[in-house]
Amino acid sequence: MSESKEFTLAEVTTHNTKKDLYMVIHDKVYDCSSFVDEHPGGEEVLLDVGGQDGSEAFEDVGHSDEAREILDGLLVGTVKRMPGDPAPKAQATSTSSSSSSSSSAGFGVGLYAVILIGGAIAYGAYNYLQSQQTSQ
Ligand code: HEM
Repeated sequence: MSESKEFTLAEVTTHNTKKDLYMVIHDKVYDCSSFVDEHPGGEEVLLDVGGQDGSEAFEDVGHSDEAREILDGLLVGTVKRMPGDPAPKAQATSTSSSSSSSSSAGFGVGLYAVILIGGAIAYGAYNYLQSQQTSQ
């Protein structure tokens, strides 16, 4: 079994039965067929993410280092991303949530700053013009 083999997501999707069960975790492809019966968390959860990206499900459980070692032994290849494929799950959630929240926060603060500074300048200019007029 070599890690150099590349699978498209479409290929991985076809391995979704108990006897032929692939799973994508962090862009690597694992053949879990031999492990389904041994999984301490039960076969159901593995079958649920069979042929799909199980990164989130795997990480949510907080698997031990031992579990990660078992995972290493099941490695069969890496994911070959094709144009139009969804982005890797774990990264997609972290980058999209952080970038969208930070950019919207940045925009909000920037907008307030522009309004406040613009208002202050307008107020100053108005006062200045008023004082010019009264002094003439
Ligand atoms: C091939 C991938 C996986 C491997 C090698 C694996 C391995 C393990 C191992 C060794 C344990 C025992 C506890 C530990 O050492 O952390 C465990 C527990 C567990 N796993 Fe997985 N797991 C995999 C995928 C998943 C997925 C996708 C789920 C989906 C939710 C899942 C859910 C669970 C749950 C709920 C437990 C806790 C069981 C309990 O404590 O009663 N596992 N897994």
